[in-house]
Amino acid sequence: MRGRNLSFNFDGAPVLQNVDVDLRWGTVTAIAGPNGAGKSTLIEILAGVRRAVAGTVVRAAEVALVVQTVSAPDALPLTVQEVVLMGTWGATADASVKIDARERRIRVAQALDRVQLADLAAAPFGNLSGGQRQRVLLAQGIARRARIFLLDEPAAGLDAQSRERTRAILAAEASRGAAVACVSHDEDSIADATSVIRLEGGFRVG
Ligand SMILES: Nc1ncnc2c1ncn2[C@@H]1O[C@H](COP(=O)(O)OP(=O)(O)OP(=O)(O)O)[C@@H](O)[C@H]1O
Repeated sequence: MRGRNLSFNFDGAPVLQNVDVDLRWGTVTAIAGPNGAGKSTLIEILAGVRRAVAGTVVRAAEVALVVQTVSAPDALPLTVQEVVLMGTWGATADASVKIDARERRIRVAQALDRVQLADLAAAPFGNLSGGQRQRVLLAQGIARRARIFLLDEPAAGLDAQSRERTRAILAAEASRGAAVACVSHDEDSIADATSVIRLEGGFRVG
């Protein structure tokens, strides 16, 4: 996918300025930079949940956005597999492809396998750790056959093992041909990525 000349303001203050982005199939791109550099804003614009004040975004495939914090409303108890199943609602980008209940079940099981959560399929989503919730959202995208994965990795809160697991899953999706971009705060993830987008003060500096 591609973004050109992306700019964004909060309350008139520039947050992104003329940022160009290319996410290639089969690669993982780390989005790096100090706090407040505009990383989350860029991910949200690429995902389409925010609209840039200037510039263009071209998405050639279904996008999965994996956000930082996932709240689990107590009043709506859902199991892990139900949350992943939600990923198949409204699928796919190609309306001519009809997905029946059996196909949905297959996709959910396959997605849970790919994120290593098959053993927690029947567990309440609200009982999961932050890292496990992040993987459930990834599984939603996998079940929907998303080809673009955009992650806003939390700066704090996930332990090294959890980050490593997510990194391995993202690398596997990229090796299947997906385009992956991940806001990364730790040097290991950045070093591991195929390419790096560096932001500072809303400008792309690398
Ligand atoms: N809802 C908002 N209203 C006003 N300003 C905002 C809002 N959200 C973010 N900002 C500002 O926009 C700038 C970029 O924020 P953004 O969250 O994109 O940065 P970031 O690089 O992801 O930071 P972090 O590493 O701390 O998550 C910051 O200066 C931030 O204060």
